[in-house]
Amino acid sequence: MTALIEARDVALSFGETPALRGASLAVGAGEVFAVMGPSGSGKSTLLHCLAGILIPDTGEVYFDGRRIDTLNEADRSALRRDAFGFVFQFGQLVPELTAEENVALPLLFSGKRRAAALAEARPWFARLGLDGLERRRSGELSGGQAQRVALARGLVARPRVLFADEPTGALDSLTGEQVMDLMVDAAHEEGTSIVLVTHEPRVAAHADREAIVRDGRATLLTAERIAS
Ligand SMILES: Nc1ncnc2c1ncn2[C@@H]1O[C@H](COP(=O)(O)OP(=O)(O)OP(=O)(O)O)[C@@H](O)[C@H]1O
Repeated sequence: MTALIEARDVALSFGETPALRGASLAVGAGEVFAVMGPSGSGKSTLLHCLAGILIPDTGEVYFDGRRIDTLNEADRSALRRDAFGFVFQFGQLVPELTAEENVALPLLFSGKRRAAALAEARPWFARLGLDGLERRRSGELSGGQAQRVALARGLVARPRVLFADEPTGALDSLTGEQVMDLMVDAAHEEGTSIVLVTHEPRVAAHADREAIVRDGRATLLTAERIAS
C-alpha cells in the first residue's frame, strides 16, 4: 500500500508528560482507518500530528509523499484548509450561523463567494438526511442532526483526508451508527481517507483497518479484531 498520510516514529511530550513515544501509522488513499486505545494513550495527539495541527518533537509526518511536519505554520494552515476536513466529538457548529452557512464555511474560507458556497453546501442536506433543516441554527437541531451538519461541513470541500476525533462520542449508539454509516459511505463515494479516533470497538468496526495506541505507540491490528 502507498500511504497517503503517514507518521513515522513520532514522539511528542507536553512538558513532562510524554503523549507519543515513537508512534508510526500509514493510511492509504480512500481508506477508513480507526485509531483505538484507552483514554490518555495518545490517540488525539497522534491525529493532531497527522493533521499538521501539532508538530512532533521527533519523527516525521508525510502527506502525499511530502514531509509536512517541517512546513511553517502558514503552509500547514493552507494544507489543512485545502486537503483536510475535520469532525470532532461535539460538532462545534457556529451557533450564530444557520446549518447551511455552517456547512458552507470551509468553502468561504477558501475564497468562494457566498452564493456559490451555499449552492455547493445544499446538496449535502439531502445526502445526509437533513432536508428542510438548512435554515436552522445549531440550538434548533438534535445531537445527531448537528453531527451530520458537522460531517457535511467536514466533507463539503472534498478533502483528501477527513480527521474524525470521537465523532459519535456524544451520541446514543443508534444515532452514532447512523452517523458512522453516512460518514463511511460518503468517504468511499468521494475517495476520501478517514482517520477515525475512537475508543469504541463498535465504531471502529466501520473501518477498513485499525490500530491500537497504548502508551504513545501504535500497533496495527490486522487479522484479529478486538472483541467488543
Ligand atoms: N494540551 C495538553 N497539555 C498537556 N498534556 C496534554 C495535552 N494534551 C494531551 N495531554 C496529555 O497527553 C496524553 C495523551 O493525550 P491524548 O489526548 O492524545 O489521549 P487520548 O488517547 O486521545 O485520550 P482520550 O481518549 O481520553 O481523549 C495524556 O496524558 C494527556 O493528559
